[in-house]
Amino acid sequence: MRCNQVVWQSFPVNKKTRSQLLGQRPCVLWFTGLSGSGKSTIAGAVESMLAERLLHTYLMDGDNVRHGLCGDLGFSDADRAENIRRVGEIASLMIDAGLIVLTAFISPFCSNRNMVRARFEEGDFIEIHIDTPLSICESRDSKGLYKKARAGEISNFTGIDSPYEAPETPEIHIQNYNISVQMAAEQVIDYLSQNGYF
Ligand SMILES: Nc1ncnc2c1ncn2[C@@H]1O[C@H](COP(=O)(O)OS(=O)(=O)O)[C@@H](OP(=O)(O)O)[C@H]1O
Ligand SMILES: Nc1ncnc2c1ncn2[C@@H]1O[C@H](COP(=O)(O)OP(=O)(O)O)[C@@H](O)[C@H]1O
Repeated sequence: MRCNQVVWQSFPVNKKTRSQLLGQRPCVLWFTGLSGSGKSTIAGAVESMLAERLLHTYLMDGDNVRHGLCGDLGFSDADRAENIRRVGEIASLMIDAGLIVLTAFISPFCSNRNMVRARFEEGDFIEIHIDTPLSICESRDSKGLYKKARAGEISNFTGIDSPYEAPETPEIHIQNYNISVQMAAEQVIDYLSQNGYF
C-alpha cells in the first residue's frame, strides 16, 4: 500500500555538489529500439568513449536488470511499463549521484518513455532511437529469440506480436544499418559535444 505521510528530505550535499566533485554534467542516455537493433552494443561503445574522457558512467541493460531488480516481471504491457518505471527511478537516483547513465531497454511504449522523461530536468533526458528495420534485427537474431517468436514458442515478442512505438522526436536518431558500431556511437558523442555536455 502506498504511504502518503512521507515528506521529501533535502541534504546539504546535492546533485550540484556531486556533479561538481565529479567534474561532469549528469544526464541519462536512453537507448530505445527493437530487440537486436544494436542498443546494448552501441551503448557499450559510447560508455567506452566516455570512459576514455575520464567521465563517470553506469550502463543499465534490459537483459541484466531483468535478472535482479526486475526479475519478477514478464513482457505483458503492464510488466513492461513497471520495468521502465523502475529503471527510470534508478536512473533518476544515479543522475542525482552525478553520473552519466546509459540505459538499453526496448521501452516500446511512448507513454512509458515520456513518463520517465517527465522525471528529469530539461536537458537531462536524451532519447536515442536505435532505428533498425525489423528484417535486419531478425536476420541478426543473436539470441535466437525471433526464431522462437515466429515458431510461437515465445509470445508478446516486440515487433512480432507486441508493438513497438517509435519515438517521434528523439534527441538522437541513429539508423543502425550499413554503418559501423563506431560510427553509430560517434553520433551520440557528437551530440553531447555539440550541446555542451562536455
Ligand atoms: N517477449 C519478449 N519481447 C522482447 N524481448 C524479450 C522477450 N522475451 C525475452 N526478451 C529479451 O528481453 C530483452 C528486453 O528486455 P527489456 O527490459 O529491454 O524490455 S522492455 O523494455 O520491458 O520492453 C530483450 O533484449 P534485447 O534483445 O537486448 O532488446 C530480449 O533478449
Ligand atoms: N552497426 C552494426 N553493424 C553490424 N552489426 C551490429 C551493429 N550494431 C549491432 N550489431 C550486432 O547486432 C546484434 C544485436 O545487437 P545488440 O546490441 O545485442 O542489440 P539489442 O541490445 O538492441 O538487442 C549483435 O550481434 C551486434 O553485434
